Amino acid sequence: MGFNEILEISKPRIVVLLVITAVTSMYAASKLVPGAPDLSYWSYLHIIIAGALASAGSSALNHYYDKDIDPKMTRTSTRPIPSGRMAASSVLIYGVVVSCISVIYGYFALNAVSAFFIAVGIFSYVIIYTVWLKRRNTSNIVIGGIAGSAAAWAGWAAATGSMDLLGFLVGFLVFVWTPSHFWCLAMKIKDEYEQAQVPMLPVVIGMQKTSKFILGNTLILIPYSLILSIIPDGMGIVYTIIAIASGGLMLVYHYKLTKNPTSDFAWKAYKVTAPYLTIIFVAVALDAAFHIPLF
Ligand code: HEM
Ligand SMILES: CC(C)=CCC/C(C)=C/CC/C(C)=C/COP(=O)(O)OP(=O)(O)O
Repeated sequence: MGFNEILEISKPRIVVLLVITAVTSMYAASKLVPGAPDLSYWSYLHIIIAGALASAGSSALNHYYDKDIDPKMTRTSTRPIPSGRMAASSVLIYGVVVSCISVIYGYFALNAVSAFFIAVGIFSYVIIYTVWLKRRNTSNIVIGGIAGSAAAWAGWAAATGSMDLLGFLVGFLVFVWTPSHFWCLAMKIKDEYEQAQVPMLPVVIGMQKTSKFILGNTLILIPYSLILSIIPDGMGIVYTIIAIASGGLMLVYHYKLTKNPTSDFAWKAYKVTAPYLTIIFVAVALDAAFHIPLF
């Protein structure tokens, strides 16, 4: 067991994007919410530490719980537990300790509301998604997607000590984005989920219908992202232009996927989803910095 294994069970690429959603939400809240205090660099360091630990800890617990099905899928069979590079008990202890530290750290370094959303993220990813829904229900990633919103909500609350409509809607972007993100990947590795008997959407309804669900979800995501522009005291021109442009690009890929519902094209449709979410949350922060009201 070395640093590489610890990094691997922490799912670093997911940590990075989750922390981006938390930091950009925190910054936006500090600029857009009346009365929100100006934040020190320490505040941003605290949300980065708390968010990274929470994401890493919950991802490790996901590795631990999935130690029986990961060996059955090519993509996950070389992971630290299936490959014998880490003992399952070590991963469990790391996951529990780091997850607990993240919530305690968030409580004392940030505030109780932010720590609450960090705990919501861990609970919804580990218990609601990984333990309860993933192997049982095709809506697993839809309901489990709430985990992803928790990081942005934790960031918003870290700046304001509370939650408001705009903050909730910003974080909810991740929930609405998740099906478009994951169902593309699930199309790419459908056979592996079938082999592991995990009822992901394409295993249950096939590739063509799943591609239509992805397009449908993205057609919900784009108008939803623009709700943030039309609510009172919402996002301004900078965010709106970026949201339309980035949403339009992702829509092209997801429309093309319905015409070519193959594993190969599904990979391309999947690879645009993380950049989209990155761009949309950077747009939230840019809009807060250079706010030009839409109305
Ligand atoms: C229930 C919700 C989600 C599911 C089921 C899911 C599933 C996955 C899976 C299976 C992968 C491939 C990982 C690998 O093979 O290494 C992946 C990649 C990724 N996920 Fe998600 N994900 C979810 C939510 C999120 C959230 C909330 C974020 C961040 C806000 C996120 C960010 C990423 C990133 C950055 C990658 C790597 C993308 C790339 O390589 O281009 N995911 N996701
Ligand atoms: C605030 C906070 C801690 C939020 C946590 C949010 C979080 C870590 C979401 C990640 C969701 C995700 C990548 C699920 C994939 O699990 P999987 O089991 O489907 O993926 P796998 O098959 O690659 O293991």
